[in-house]
Amino acid sequence: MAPVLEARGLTVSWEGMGVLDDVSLSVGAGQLVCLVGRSGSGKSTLFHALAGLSVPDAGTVLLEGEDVTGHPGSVAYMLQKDLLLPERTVLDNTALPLLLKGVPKAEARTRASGRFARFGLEGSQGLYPDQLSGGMRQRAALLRTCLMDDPVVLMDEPFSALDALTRQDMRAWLLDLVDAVGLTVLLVTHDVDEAVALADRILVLRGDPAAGVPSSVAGEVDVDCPRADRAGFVLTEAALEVKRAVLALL
Ligand SMILES: Nc1ncnc2c1ncn2[C@@H]1O[C@H](COP(=O)(O)OP(=O)(O)OP(=O)(O)O)[C@@H](O)[C@H]1O
Repeated sequence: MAPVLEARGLTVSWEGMGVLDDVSLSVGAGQLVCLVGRSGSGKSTLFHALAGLSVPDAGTVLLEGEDVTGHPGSVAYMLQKDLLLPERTVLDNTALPLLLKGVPKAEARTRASGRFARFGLEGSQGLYPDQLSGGMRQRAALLRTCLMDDPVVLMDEPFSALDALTRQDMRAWLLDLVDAVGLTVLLVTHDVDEAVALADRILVLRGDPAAGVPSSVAGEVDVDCPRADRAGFVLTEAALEVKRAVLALL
């Protein structure tokens, strides 16, 4: 089966500094792939290129086989910060992408509201973002992203601002959602434990652009554990082996 998202030979530089060199990757339908790399290795730069927000020096981005290199708008992109608009209700924040697509307001609200329960947001429609917990804000931001109905969602460190317990809950919730909705996700984290807990496959980006070494994919590690068994998986010997393999590539 053709991958949903594919990058071939992406090379990106900022103001003459090589950040990515010949990066290729693919994400299959319904997969949750984690990208790990040290701080400054170019993870966000790669996401920008995948989302079409920058034009690479070389290489192509394919979405369901179609060349979308440098074309924003076809890949859903959820940033570290939730970017909810403080003066709008949670319902209107989540309905925003539908409004931007030209869906009438009442219909956009109904469609967004219909997904509130699935995203653990039931009852919060009329609240404002600053009345929500950190986890709820991230779920609202993800609901807004998912309402775009794009074939793949890029998530850049989505849980990094949350406390440890909320982060754990959010991971379990995300795994449920990916299973239930058949979401295809590429998620950046610099937390190897998070990648082991979430991913079907882990890609390791390695390099030090600031020191003159552009990053490339050092390797990938398959995580062979059904999502339903993930809660206990992180404590097993198999999970430790995955973690060791990833750390060896970093
Ligand atoms: N818009 C930009 N203009 C110039 N340089 C940039 C720009 N964005 C990123 N860089 C540089 O590119 C390199 C990679 O940065 P990037 O943010 O992609 O790394 P990262 O792996 O996402 O880091 P972190 O984990 O700390 O968020 C860094 O040296 C950074 O300073």
